[in-house]
Amino acid sequence: MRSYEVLPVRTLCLSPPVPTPQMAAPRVAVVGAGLIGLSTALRIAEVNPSCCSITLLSEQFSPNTTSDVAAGMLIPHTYPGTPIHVQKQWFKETFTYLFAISNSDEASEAGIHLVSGWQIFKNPSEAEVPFWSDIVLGFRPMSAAELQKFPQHSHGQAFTTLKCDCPPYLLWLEKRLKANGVQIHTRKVTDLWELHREYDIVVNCVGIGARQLVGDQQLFPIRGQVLKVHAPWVKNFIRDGDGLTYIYPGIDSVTLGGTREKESWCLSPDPGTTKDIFDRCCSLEPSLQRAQDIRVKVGLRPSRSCVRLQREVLSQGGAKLLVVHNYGHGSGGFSVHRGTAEEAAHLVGECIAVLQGSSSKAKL
Ligand SMILES: Cc1cc2nc3c(=O)[nH]c(=O)nc-3n(C[C@H](O)[C@H](O)[C@H](O)COP(=O)(O)OP(=O)(O)OC[C@H]3O[C@@H](n4cnc5c(N)ncnc54)[C@H](O)[C@@H]3O)c2cc1C
Ligand SMILES: O=C([O-])CC(=O)C(=O)O
Repeated sequence: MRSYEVLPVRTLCLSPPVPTPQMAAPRVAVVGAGLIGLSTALRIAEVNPSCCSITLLSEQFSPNTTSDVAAGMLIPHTYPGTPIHVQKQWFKETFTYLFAISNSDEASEAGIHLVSGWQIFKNPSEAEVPFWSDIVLGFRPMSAAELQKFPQHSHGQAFTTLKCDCPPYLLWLEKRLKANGVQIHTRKVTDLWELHREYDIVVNCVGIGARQLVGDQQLFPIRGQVLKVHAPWVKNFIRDGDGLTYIYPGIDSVTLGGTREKESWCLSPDPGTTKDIFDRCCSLEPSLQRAQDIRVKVGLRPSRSCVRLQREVLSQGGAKLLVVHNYGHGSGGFSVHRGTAEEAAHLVGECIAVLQGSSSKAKL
């Protein structure tokens, strides 16, 4: 019989663990090659250089993940089960990291760019100043002249944020992993325990796959359908504050959204929904009537009241497997991924320290 021991999440910063001479470098498997698995594996490799070997295992890779479907905008969603100061820290770390990439010669390959625009509201009570207003650039109430563009809306917020063009960013992360010596293999994991002979630490980043892989009933899909269109004249983002309708210009295409269907597992595009999204977006930006090359994408947001960022020990017949979970980013994975990768990498550092402790005890 397997037992599970959940350890409290700690945000304590550890310096990189140094392997003792007696101990072989711990073998770390990161499962999942969406945004969260790739960014977590990269952060582990950066924080723990040469003190562990890292392998990324995944059933699917870009362009076949939920992360490929996303709009990739850095506008946080709120996780009700996580303190706001923690969410703010995750967003700040992510914004700072991507802002530096956007200012480097890697920006176009990584698909990261600044974009300015408006979040608009019909009801003034919805237009509260959000917790992330001092992290994005130049946040301010919209002027009356700007609001003339949106006759159905009475209030709005103007700001500049970052956008990831998702497939290029995922490929860029994959390239960085290979450059850092991370092994990458295609593999579906049916039970984390199956990895216990090959790996010492497993990092679970399987997104909505965690419902099946670890039986997490708190995790549920929120289906999202979006259109990717060619409309290079659209330069500003527009987001209806209700979160349903948005227009997000990227480097090669504009993402038009969207839908939020709780507990729907359907990955097929719905033609009626495509028309509805297109009409809603055209009512905010009439020039989209001339958009071309419309492609429809569907993804399942891995939703939970809070991201599961936690250590766990699996044990069976005296053998143990250390696990770090990092999944459940819902609608906001792009906005917080670097911050949660940072925290997961610290948890992996703690696991390495535990292994070193038990290895030196075994010597005594
Ligand atoms: C329409 C839409 C728009 C979005 N827009 C934004 C946005 O603008 N901004 C934002 O911040 N967020 C946005 N999101 C949310 C964001 O996409 C998610 O939070 C994020 O992509 C989750 O990443 P993930 O790596 O956890 O999951 P995924 O991308 O689903 O990756 C999971 C990985 O795990 C692998 N896997 C699963 N099960 C197993 C298994 N048993 N064994 C091996 N491998 C397995 C999969 O093959 C995959 O590689 C949007 C989402 C959708 C659907
Ligand atoms: O809400 C947005 O602006 C985009 C997004 O994150 C999603 O559709 O999940």
